[in-house]
Amino acid sequence: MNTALILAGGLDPRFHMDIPKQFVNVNNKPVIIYTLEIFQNHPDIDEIIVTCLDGWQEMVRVYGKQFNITKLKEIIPGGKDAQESTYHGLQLLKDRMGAGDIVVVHDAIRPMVSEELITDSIKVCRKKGMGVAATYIMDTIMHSPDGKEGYQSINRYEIMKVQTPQAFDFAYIWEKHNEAVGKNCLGAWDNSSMLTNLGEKVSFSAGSDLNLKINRTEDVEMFKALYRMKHQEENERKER
Ligand SMILES: C[C@](O)(CO)[C@H](O)COP(=O)(O)O
Repeated sequence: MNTALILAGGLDPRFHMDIPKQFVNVNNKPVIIYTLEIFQNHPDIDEIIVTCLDGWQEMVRVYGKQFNITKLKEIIPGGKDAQESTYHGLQLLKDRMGAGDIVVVHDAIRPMVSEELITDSIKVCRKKGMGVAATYIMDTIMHSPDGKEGYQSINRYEIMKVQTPQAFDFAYIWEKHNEAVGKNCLGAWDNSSMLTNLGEKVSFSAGSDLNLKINRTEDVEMFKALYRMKHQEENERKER
């Protein structure tokens, strides 16, 4: 069984619109639905669980129905951060999933994720127990605690940009979440960070710069442009 766990529990202070970023409408469809459609259409995904911001569950349910997200099985409350939201999802799944089952964690605000990235994270997970999407960095990276002055350039050839999807063997990630709770190692902003906080190594799968994360208001415009480009290419391919 492969379950997609979509994290939609966050309220981001960097996003200056009156609607949380995961629920913003683009062409009469909320961002989260674009993301859910990709998992709905993926042949290796059996079901979808959403961890959701308080007060928005009904909206996800209604739009899920309208856009025929038939794999959407549960909408549950999110937590304070990605670690806690994931834990809520794993608690729901613990009685029916175990070793060999895969949970694919993904941010609701990454609506440009491709079928290929999901496939690769599952493939690497089957081999190594986890497949965490990551990609290389092309820019210069500097250490700067205040964002005003930089004082150390970091070797970008030793750094990876981590994204979602992040696929994990269920038994492994359930054990690690419980270990983190036992050690009071809480508050990680994603599962890969929780694992490295516990001293674990993270296995990477394919990532992409097109796998946009909507954080700032201008990222919505970027999403519109990328989405238009993707569909234009698909239509051109169909016409050939
Ligand atoms: C999980 C993640 O997408 C990896 O890059 C990222 O940490 C999510 O960050 P956000 O600030 O919760 O959007």
